[in-house]
Amino acid sequence: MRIDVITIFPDYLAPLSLSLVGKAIEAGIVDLAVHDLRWWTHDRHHTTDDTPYGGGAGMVMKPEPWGEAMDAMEHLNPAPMTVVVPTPTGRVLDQDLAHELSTRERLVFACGRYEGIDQRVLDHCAESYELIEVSLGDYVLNGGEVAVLAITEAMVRLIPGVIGNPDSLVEESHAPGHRLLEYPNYTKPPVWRGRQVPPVLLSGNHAAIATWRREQALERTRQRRPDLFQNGS
Ligand SMILES: NC(=O)c1ccno1
Repeated sequence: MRIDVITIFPDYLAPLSLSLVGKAIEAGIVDLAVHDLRWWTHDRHHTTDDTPYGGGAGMVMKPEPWGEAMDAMEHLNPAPMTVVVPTPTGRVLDQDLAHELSTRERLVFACGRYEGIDQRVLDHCAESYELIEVSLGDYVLNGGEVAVLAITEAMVRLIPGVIGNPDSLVEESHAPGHRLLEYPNYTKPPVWRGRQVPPVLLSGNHAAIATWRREQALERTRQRRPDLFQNGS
């Protein structure tokens, strides 16, 4: 998978070179490039925003730099582009969307700032490429960079070959066909500050362990996320 990120704060994306995503890059599973939107400005101040038509507080990102940046992305790599725009007005990220994104050949993340990107840029991207607007949830960030970190980690880990043991993807919270929150996990020591590991987990009885884990997942989901439970989990 090829990932391009366009932002006015390239340093924000430095964590993508660490840990899981960093290992996927080292393994050649992911090819990542971060671009500074200001490379496509032509004034001495490298202006990327202006006041909103119709008035109102804040500034809007100008369409010209974005248009030139998207043109450059097209010429940079022949793979069909899926443009992902993190925005509070987008489709809320869930495991299904993470899976969808993990199947794409190339993602181009457009990180908005201020009040967002001129709508004509989004309209252009929707007509010229695949456009997916994504929200992390019902709250507002100052820009798309943090969302790109979260979206990238959520979907790169689903790409075959990235996670060492793919079985660990099967029973985790929100896994396809699972739709339940994961059961509680324990490791050594068997007693810690007077708290014992549930004896069933030390029993070696795999059927009983599986039953206990299913019951824990059901109860945890019922208590914490009844909305998931009602969706036929
Ligand atoms: N809620 C979000 O994902 C978001 C993205 C940019 N600002 O807020």
